[in-house]
Amino acid sequence: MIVQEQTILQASGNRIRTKDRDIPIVARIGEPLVLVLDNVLSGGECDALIALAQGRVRRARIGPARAESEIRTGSGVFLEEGEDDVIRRIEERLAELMNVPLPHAEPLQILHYRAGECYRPHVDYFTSGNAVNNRISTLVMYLNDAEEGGETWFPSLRLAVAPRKGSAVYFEYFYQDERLNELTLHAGMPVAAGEKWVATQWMRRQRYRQEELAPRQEVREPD
Ligand SMILES: O=C(O)CCC(=O)C(=O)O
Ligand SMILES: [Fe+2]
Repeated sequence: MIVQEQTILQASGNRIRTKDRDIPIVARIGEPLVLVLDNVLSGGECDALIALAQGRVRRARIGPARAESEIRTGSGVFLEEGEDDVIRRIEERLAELMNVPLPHAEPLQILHYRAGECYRPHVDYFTSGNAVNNRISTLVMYLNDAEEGGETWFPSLRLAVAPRKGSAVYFEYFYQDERLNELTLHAGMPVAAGEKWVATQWMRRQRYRQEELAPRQEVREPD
């Protein structure tokens, strides 16, 4: 008998209802669980996130040396946790949607890709042996309609998700079977025309946010 592994997000119907939003499931892969979701953010929320990040995004730097990397050629910024009312409301919705307590959430990351920029194939979890409190799930939200290109591409699953404002792709990699986790390999394809903005929410296995505001370690890029 083939037994499916437990998933973090239990989505049985065609939509997920959070306290403040009705989120249709547009497409699904069962194992590893991958969901394409509509209507995760309103148009106004997408615009607000871009406005918050604009002027703060920095060229991607990856790894301990913080070298400019060819792995990701776009720019990014981590927003402050609960930075304003819009962020706080979005963060609460995402924790409910992803079925993980809010204190396990990393700060929201905003990425900006210009034409020609991309994010090469990678997994979002840390693969170094001593990865404590690793990442367990990801939600990539599209903040604008990229004119051409810029799909999120899962080569092992042969799945491409086109960026559409307000929609998102969810995936998780908390499986016993390491091969299932590895299948979540993904890339941001080069933007062919126009630009692309995304917000990424990563969840951790355990609490990540401090209870009170204390200096925190810088968030690391995946290995
Ligand atoms: O830009 C994309 O489509 C993917 C982004 C991504 O992989 C990430 O933020 O980890
Ligand atoms: Fe990623």
